[in-house]
Amino acid sequence: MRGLFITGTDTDVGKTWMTASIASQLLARNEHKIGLYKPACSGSVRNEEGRLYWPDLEHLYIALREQFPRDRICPQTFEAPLAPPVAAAAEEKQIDSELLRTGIDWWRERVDMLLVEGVGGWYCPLSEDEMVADFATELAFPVVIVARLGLGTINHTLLTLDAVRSRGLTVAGVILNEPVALEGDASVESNAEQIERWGKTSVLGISRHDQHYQPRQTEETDWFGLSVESSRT
Ligand SMILES: Nc1ncnc2c1ncn2[C@@H]1O[C@H](COP(=O)(O)OP(=O)(O)OP(=O)(O)O)[C@@H](O)[C@H]1O
Ligand SMILES: C[C@H](N)[C@@H](CCCCCC(=O)O)NC(=O)O
Ligand SMILES: [Mg+2]
Repeated sequence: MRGLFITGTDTDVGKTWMTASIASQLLARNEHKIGLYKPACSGSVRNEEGRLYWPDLEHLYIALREQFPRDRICPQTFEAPLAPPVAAAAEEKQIDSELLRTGIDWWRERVDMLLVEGVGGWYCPLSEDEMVADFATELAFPVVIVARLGLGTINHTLLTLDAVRSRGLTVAGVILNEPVALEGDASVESNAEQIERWGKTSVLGISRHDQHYQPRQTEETDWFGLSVESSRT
């Protein structure tokens, strides 16, 4: 099974938005079986009937055309909008470290490629004794960094690039996303060039607010080509 790990420069930068978009782009080609995985999800919302749901999980479930059970996409969900071990503690629970990993195993014989969305940013705590960075290092899939378009993103992206590379992982590239509509931010014109220059990486594409992802240099981004079969999984 090949894979990509989708991290972000922060929470709410659009990792789920982009993970769903990448899955849709791949599924539209009809060439490979695609799976999505989020090791833990925190922050539920109550619907009109009073039932809890997790917006990230719904988004990923729909991106996979409702073909896979929600609890395989994310086996561990918690109500509080906090880092997963903190959200779990609020329910007097702990993150199941083994399930973080066996949750990946379920996908192995079922799909050709798995997109794994992190939680929060690269150094977000994921369990009592590991951060997202530790989990991603064990998986050893190339890392896609989702960053906010706009002023401040150069610094946040370069910090994340350094932190990912310090684990010996390959950076597949950066996506600039606009989760909240920007107004009059002149930096958007130069964000990509500056990140490429200083970060020695590719900005694969840009997703403006409420618009489809636009690849930057090529007609399409070859997500399958960027993914690798991890030797460590
Ligand atoms: N390009 C976009 N256009 C419009 N809305 C967007 C865009 N990107 C993200 N959003 C919205 O912004 C919010 C945050 O995005 P998202 O949930 O993807 O962030 P995240 O990085 O996955 O956060 P988390 O750390 O909780 O996983 C969501 O409500 C999402 O629908
Ligand atoms: C509640 C958020 N939406 C997110 C957790 C973000 C934790 C960030 C912790 C931090 O870095 O300070 N949950 C999640 O991705 O499932
Ligand atoms: Mg998300």
